[in-house]
Amino acid sequence: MIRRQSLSVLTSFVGRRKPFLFPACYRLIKNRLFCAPAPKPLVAEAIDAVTRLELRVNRWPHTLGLSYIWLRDHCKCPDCYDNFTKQRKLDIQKVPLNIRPASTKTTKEGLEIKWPDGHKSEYTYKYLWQNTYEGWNASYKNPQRLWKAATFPSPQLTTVPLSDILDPKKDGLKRLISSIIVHGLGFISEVSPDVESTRAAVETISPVRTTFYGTVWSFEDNLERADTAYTNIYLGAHNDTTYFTESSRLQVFHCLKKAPQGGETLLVDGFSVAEEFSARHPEGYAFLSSAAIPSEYIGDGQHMATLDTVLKHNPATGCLQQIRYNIYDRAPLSSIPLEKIHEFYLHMRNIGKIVRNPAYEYWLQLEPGTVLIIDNWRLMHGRNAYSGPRIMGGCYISNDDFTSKARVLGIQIN
Ligand SMILES: C[N+](C)(C)CCCC[C@H](N)C(=O)O
Ligand SMILES: O=C(O)CCC(=O)C(=O)O
Ligand SMILES: [Fe+2]
Repeated sequence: MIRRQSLSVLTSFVGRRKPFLFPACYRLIKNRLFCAPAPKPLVAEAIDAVTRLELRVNRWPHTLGLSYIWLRDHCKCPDCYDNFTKQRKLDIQKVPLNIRPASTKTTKEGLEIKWPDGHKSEYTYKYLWQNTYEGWNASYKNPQRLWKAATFPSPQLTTVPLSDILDPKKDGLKRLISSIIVHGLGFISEVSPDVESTRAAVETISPVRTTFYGTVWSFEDNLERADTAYTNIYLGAHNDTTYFTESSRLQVFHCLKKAPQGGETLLVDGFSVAEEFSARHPEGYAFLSSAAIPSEYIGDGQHMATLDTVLKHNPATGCLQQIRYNIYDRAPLSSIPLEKIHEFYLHMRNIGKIVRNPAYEYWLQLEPGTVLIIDNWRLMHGRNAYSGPRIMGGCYISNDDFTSKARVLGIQIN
């Protein structure tokens, strides 16, 4: 009873968010072409609007409303913030909820506030714009370019030679990470086809994620693990490690030995699939965004299991953040009540039809020497059946390690 209630509450919550923010994100991508602001002399004005401060800066597209308690909380003086550890020191219990400034001033550098107890705070305009909900959302540009088979990005956009990553004068790593963010994948060329060279190339991004598969793994048709990856059969497009509470963010493949026949790699842009699914089956999109389904891995002394939705969204922006589509690793369906079972199968079949539509399937043969890195939260992968010996190497990287590296390099990531 409780379960059923919570499911319907979630479904209606998602239903209210229609059209699932895809259209909004697209407008933002397009807007990028039109909003290169010409630098003007800075003019700023702050108006005390009783419940908040209205800050107008002529370079901004609109006035920014600032809450007084937010401003007090974000004071960056050494008493309130440790600039070395980048951690907060101010105890918000000591700030009255209805605090208001004694005086405010706009200068060339930024906003200055004097509080009733004599405390002074200063903020740059850029900081205020970038760190408030209204400012951040107004300037957020979704960097992703979704693709289908016909628009798969060219190797010039996605391939970076290892020598460009290792040479500090070239911005190889930045290009590689940008490609993974924009297209969902990137290639590193000039890597020797062995496990240790693969590790060294990938570790230019971050340490690899250790799982029960090991750190850097290689697999072939020998059932060394209880998983069909370790056979030579066809594997349809899927996301990996849906049975982990946090699926691995990046998945690396390096073909160490090519099969004499077959074994081609399949890639599908899961966000393109989700876009079409949302347009054709909005109720299915809402269902798979709210109904959690269980996944598992049993074998090799493990019983990994977790429960989560197929489509996951950024909790603040509502934009699609992750697709978890793996029909092989679904556990017994104990999380869906009887009256929703039919709907579940209907929606899974409908999204599955788009996943299998050849218009979305890009097939390629991986070659020894070129490492493929995919964003496993966005792209699905699969492989063709093969015969003869074949060895595939690779590893996983966690979301935190990948996104941290992107931020350190100054690359915008959600
Ligand atoms: C990549 N490696 C061969 C180590 C493991 C493959 C795991 C495949 C599993 N069914 C999943 O989707 O997670
Ligand atoms: O054999 C392949 O190319 C990929 C198999 C697979 O899906 C995996 O290892 O995750
Ligand atoms: Fe896989």
